[in-house]
Amino acid sequence: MARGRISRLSVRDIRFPTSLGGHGSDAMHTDPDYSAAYVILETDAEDGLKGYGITFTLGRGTEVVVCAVNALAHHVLNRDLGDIVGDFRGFYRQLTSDGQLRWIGPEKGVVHLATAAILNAVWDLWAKQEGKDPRRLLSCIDFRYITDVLTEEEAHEILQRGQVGKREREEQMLTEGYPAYTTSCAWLGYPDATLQQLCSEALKDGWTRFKVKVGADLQDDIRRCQLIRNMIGPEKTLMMDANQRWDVPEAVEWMARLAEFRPLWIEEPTSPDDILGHAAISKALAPLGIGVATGEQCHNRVIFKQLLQAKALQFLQIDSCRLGSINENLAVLLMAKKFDVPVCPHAGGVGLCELVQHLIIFDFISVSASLKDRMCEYVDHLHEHFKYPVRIKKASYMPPKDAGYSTEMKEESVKKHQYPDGEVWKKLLAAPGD
Ligand SMILES: C[C@H](O)[C@@H](O)CC(=O)C(=O)O
Ligand SMILES: [Mg+2]
Repeated sequence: MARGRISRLSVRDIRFPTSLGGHGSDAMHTDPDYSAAYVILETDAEDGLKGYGITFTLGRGTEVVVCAVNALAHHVLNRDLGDIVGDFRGFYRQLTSDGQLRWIGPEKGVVHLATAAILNAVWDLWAKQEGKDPRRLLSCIDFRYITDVLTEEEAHEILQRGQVGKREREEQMLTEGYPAYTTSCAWLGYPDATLQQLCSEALKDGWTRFKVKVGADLQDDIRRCQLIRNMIGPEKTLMMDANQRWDVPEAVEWMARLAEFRPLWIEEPTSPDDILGHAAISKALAPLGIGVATGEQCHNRVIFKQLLQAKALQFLQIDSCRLGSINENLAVLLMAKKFDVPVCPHAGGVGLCELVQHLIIFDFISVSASLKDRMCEYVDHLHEHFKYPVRIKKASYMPPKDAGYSTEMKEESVKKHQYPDGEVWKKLLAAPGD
């Protein structure tokens, strides 16, 4: 039974200066400072539990998301947690359909990121109080705009079928974990020597799947892909990520040149809004054995629906902070199952690995029941700032055992990285040249 009235919502602007080391860089985001709008919910319940939620940003603009969270706060404050989760679908719709705020969305952009941060905090709080209960999950999904491909009844049938063999899959996760791939060796801003060093360390640590950033300069890409393929050998899996850099014909031509390095997928080859463009690229690259992956900048379940309908992607990348939290991600997992498209979540950012591990392990246990062509992204940055960091063993995510959504940061880290008056930023902003 969920307890307490939401008595306080606070939101902080937390930034980590990752751009100083080129961490997280790609062909479009050359200097990201991994950041988050960090929401904390408190209740008047005696248990003293708090809910922590984040949404991921790249530095500048986090203050805009913080504003949007504050603009949504009146929907949450003074609400009873029991009432919220008792009609979670209604609450989701209340947030996403605010009669004034939806004009600056709807269900996309800053206002949707803010929704994700708030709802992630609600899920964290609820899970800490009650543990996870898949039976109630369907009632959290807003099926509006997707019933033409997935009705509530069909979703129910999928979850029912997911009950078969569930215990064995739980056991499998507890012993083996969920397979992961690493992006941390080959950010675009890393010099070749760094790429080589990180790649050889990753190989020693047992990684078998690697992603490399591409898209800014073809000759550069050929050199870096050659380098990484030579290091990992012919058998290991390589993925490429262009972060929306190309036009459609350019994507096809560029990938034809990189095909010799046998990438499993090209990720975000073009604008994330270009559904038919993704379909055209998928069709053109299929004979080369290259799939298209996308999702980290997909606004909402409607875009995912159309990508699936148009056969525009072969690997679907959910994101724990861009969609409207677990509520909307559940809808997407269920649609992916219906279309038989493997889900390989996006996790390149601060805290994304912590959150998305819950979703993908749930997907395996209760929805997809398969590991075929599936893996979850891992980046080796900033986990030390979280109270319940991910655990990776033999290149796999080991299931989190603490209650909640693993969203809570260490208070010390929050204080130091709060923008602009945390210790780290005070020093950086005072440095000459700033
Ligand atoms: C700016 C981010 O680091 C982005 O490059 C992450 C990404 O595309 C991924 O992890 O995939
Ligand atoms: Mg990506």
